[in-house]
Amino acid sequence: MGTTSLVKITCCHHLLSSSTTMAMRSSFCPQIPIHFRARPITSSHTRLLLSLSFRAFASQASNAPAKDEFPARVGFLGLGIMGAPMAENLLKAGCDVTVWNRTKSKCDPLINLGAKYRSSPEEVAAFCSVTFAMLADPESAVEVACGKHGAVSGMGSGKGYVDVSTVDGPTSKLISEHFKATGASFLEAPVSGSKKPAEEGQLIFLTAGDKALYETVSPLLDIMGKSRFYLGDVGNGAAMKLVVNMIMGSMMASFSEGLVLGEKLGLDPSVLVEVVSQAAISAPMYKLKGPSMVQSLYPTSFPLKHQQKDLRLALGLAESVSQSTPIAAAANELYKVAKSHGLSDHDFSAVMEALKVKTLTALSAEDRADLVNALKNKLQSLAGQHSDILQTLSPTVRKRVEVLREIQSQYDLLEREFFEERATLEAKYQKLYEPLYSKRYEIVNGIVEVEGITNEAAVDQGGDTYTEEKGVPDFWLNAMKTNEILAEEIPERDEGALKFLKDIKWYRLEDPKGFKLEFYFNSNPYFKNSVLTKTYHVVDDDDDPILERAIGTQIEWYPGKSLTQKLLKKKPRKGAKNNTPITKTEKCESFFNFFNPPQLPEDDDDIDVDIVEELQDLMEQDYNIGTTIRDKIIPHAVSWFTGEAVQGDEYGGIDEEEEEEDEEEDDDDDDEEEEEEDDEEEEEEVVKGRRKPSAIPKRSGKTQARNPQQGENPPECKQQ
Ligand SMILES: NC(=O)C1=CN([C@@H]2O[C@H](COP(=O)(O)OP(=O)(O)OC[C@H]3O[C@@H](n4cnc5c(N)ncnc54)[C@H](OP(=O)(O)O)[C@@H]3O)[C@@H](O)[C@H]2O)C=CC1
Ligand SMILES: O=CC(=O)O
Repeated sequence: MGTTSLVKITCCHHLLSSSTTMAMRSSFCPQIPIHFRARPITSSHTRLLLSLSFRAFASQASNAPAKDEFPARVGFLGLGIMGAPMAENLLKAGCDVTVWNRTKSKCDPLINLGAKYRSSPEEVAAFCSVTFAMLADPESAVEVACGKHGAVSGMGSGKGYVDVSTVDGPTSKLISEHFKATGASFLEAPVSGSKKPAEEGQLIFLTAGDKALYETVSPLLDIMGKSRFYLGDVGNGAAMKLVVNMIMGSMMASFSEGLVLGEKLGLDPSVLVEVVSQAAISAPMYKLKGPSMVQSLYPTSFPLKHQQKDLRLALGLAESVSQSTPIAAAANELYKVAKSHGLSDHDFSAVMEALKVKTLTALSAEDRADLVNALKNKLQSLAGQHSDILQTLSPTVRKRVEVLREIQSQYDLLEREFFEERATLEAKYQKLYEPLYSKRYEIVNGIVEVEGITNEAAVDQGGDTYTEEKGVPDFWLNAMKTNEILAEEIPERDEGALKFLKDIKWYRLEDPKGFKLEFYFNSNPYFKNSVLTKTYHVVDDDDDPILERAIGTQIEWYPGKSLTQKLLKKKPRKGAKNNTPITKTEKCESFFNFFNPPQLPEDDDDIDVDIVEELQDLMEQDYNIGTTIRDKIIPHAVSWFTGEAVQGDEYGGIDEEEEEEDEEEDDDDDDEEEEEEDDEEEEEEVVKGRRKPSAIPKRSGKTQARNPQQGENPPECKQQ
């Protein structure tokens, strides 16, 4: 891994010892240029000092104001704990900063300081030459970069995007590809250092990606940070950050364990913090966080949920190279327990609280028995309505049933543990699949060529020459069409647009629970979005999820290109004064309706019970499509593409009886529609679809009784 770094040293305080500097030099780069700076950036006065000192070391040693060295307009997306002070420092240094944040109110303090505002990442990126993003996690980083009105839509050649969020390498690479496809440059630059270093311009940037962009934004990184490392290819910065934070997460968990144990042993916790701070194991973090931890105070600098996210991503990274990291894995569990106790938004030092609560696995046999009894009592009180059944039983049979219920309670406890372990295992394997999905993506889209393909390979044995095609054309379209559930959803007229589909991914969501599908498209003549997403929120994500809500991306169709609506021209009646044809649009069948899912109205008290039932059916069917894509298409895409998956698939098909029923329904629909057309003398102008559209998306086959791969039941609807 080729690494270079620029280490900037503050000469007033936070001074690096010369031995530290030497160590950094030798481990990262033999020829490190060192930039000195007067002070951390806290005021416009000190800013002037910085500008002067920076200029003094600029290679051209020009007297031009340092501002001239900044990219013309700087965008900043994401103004949370870190983003806000980082953007503020840029502003105070005299940069022309334009901000955006999902929660708009967080932009106000910066606007008051002179920042400009744009209402979407796309607009910020279009307006600025360089755009920074500081977002919570991989999902939000992708959303803001590539989602609806994402930054990528405002990008183009000559522009740069610098993602300073902490994400994993594959996410960073994906975002990078999107930007590079527009001709823009991309740099990943996660930071080490928390809220205070962000406020004081003392962050450490771990950058990787486009070297020229790195040079361009270096003056900006120097405003926000005290040092920067250039680590080569995209992914290296993310890896460095995750390794550092994996160490930090374990250190904090271990420190917490020491404090809790010390207290149980009757040691004065403040003295313990002091001893640790003076000992060889000292780290600034212990001195900084220890005093408030002993008072059980956790003012948030680095949210616990982000630390757990970093551990999770680091464990994935370790898995991808088969490296065992048992300490980090144990620490991760502790952070998960802390999260489950509502500590997500507290500082990560609140992980100590997880050691003070009893977890299921930590329960003694006696406690476990108490818990079983408590559950049994709960079950009995809930089962009040069934007590009449018990009353009908003879005392001996009732006694046996009670024992059976007790056994059931024990089973339920174990089952809960099973769900927890399964979720962990699933996350582990998702990470292991990730590099394989990336390889698949690269081959399908012609980004890399497989070994053994030469120009000669384009000529078959009969001497026929094939036209050179990139990757595997129509891969996802054909994979989906081979699955009978999905084939029903894809009329011919959708195929043109679905040919532009280049990848499908899914993520499990934790809060709220559920999952999210992401459909990545090449730029195409149908719609503007490069990513369409579908999110399902469920109430209980174990084996019996209750679907609460489905949310889809709003598709930005180019004029006249919508596949979900048809344009109808109605001839005026004979003899009518005005003979201009009346045009109207009507909803029609399309796979893209999947992104506009059925919703149950908030207040359905006054709604006809049949309509509610129909909506529930539609929601179930919609969820069934979502889980088919998640559980079948994404993991086994090539088997669906080749058709092999069809033979082994006991769930994808519609049985004959159902098919017959459907055909009958179709016939009925056709008749009705013909009648309607005659009455209204309508002419279908645009749609040349395979099937006639209907106002409500037509259902295909019956909703699956069981979710195919994971043995998961389809969700009940909320109102059931
Ligand atoms: N805090 C720290 O000490 C450090 C944090 N980091 C990393 O930096 C990143 C940001 O951390 P921090 O500032 O603390 O986090 P915060 O939780 O304070 O801020 C997160 C930001 O992401 C935005 N966001 C979240 N979800 C979405 C979404 N779906 N769409 C659009 N915007 C979204 C939030 O917007 P909104 O305001 O609307 O919620 C907010 O601007 C994380 O990756 C973290 O791991 C790195 C070093 C230190
Ligand atoms: O990511 C957190 C930090 O302090 O660095």
